[in-house]
Amino acid sequence: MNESYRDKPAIVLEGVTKAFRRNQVLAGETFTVERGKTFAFLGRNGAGKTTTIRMLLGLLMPDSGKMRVLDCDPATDPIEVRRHVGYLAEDQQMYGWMTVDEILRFVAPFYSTWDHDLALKYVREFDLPLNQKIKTLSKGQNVRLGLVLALAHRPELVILDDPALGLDPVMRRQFNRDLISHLQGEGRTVFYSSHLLYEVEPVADEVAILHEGRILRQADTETLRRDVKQFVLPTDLIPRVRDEFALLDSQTHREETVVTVENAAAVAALLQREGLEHRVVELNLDEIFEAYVAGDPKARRATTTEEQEAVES
Ligand SMILES: Nc1ncnc2c1ncn2[C@@H]1O[C@H](COP(=O)(O)OP(=O)(O)OP(=O)(O)O)[C@@H](O)[C@H]1O
Repeated sequence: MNESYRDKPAIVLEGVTKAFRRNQVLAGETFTVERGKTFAFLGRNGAGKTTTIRMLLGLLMPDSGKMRVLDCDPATDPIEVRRHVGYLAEDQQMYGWMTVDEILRFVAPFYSTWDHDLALKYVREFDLPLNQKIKTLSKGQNVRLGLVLALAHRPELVILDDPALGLDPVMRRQFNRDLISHLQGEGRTVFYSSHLLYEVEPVADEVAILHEGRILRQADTETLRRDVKQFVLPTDLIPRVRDEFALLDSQTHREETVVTVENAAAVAALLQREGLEHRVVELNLDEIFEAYVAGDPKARRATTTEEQEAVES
């Protein structure tokens, strides 16, 4: 791997498509992960997160589009990519009959950069019993062991595929704390896939939302909070201002309509300028995620038409 990759983003995807028979899973997926950032990759179940990760690791070929991982093409250079990437799969299966110590020694020779002292340090910090068989570990211990295996070769990039799936809320928070203390500040890039925004929020520098094969939005969490808000307006005002909304959702409840927009500052300025009656509702990150992925755009358009008809009649 050429050293020049250090000046480049850790991951670049441009217009990636992938279909399984007639199921078009990715339809022009485009995003960039800058080096040293923790990037939350969000999507509902079945959105195509694991499919994307398998392509990043060179385990699956895209139908079209461009991919660079640490400035390598994973489709043509998968071994080089995997050498520099730590990967924790969702529901990782490991050899249950091995002890923790045995699996560390088994995995070590695959990586020239394996740091056994670092592995043992993580084992101590994560409270893992070295001489216990993997099949007797709890789910939480299993995930933490997976993290040790993903980190002990000091990878440039760590890819986590829904790692906290199946853990209880306390264990999930513990896992995130472990992640923060061991990865952030070391300048590593973390690609953290999840379907729970609140779970990744404390660790994420940036969030990307995958829906219907495309990235709907990539932004830092502060920007998302600032841009995406709800406004409650008298329904009969909607036709006057509708064209100014970057609309994510709209719900009419008789005289009142609740709109969720992604240009909150502009909408607030407009409503104030025109002196129009309204209320602003701040959204938490889960509500913001839901606004992007829960509503069907066609349904949203239909709702708007219904509003129009209601207003015009
Ligand atoms: N090898 C495959 N053959 C056929 N279809 C597949 C294959 N792999 C994935 N799919 C389909 O692609 C879609 C996306 O699956 P994927 O596992 O990437 O989603 P995901 O976002 O990771 O979901 P989850 O959060 O549930 O893990 C699903 O409809 C799935 O059935």
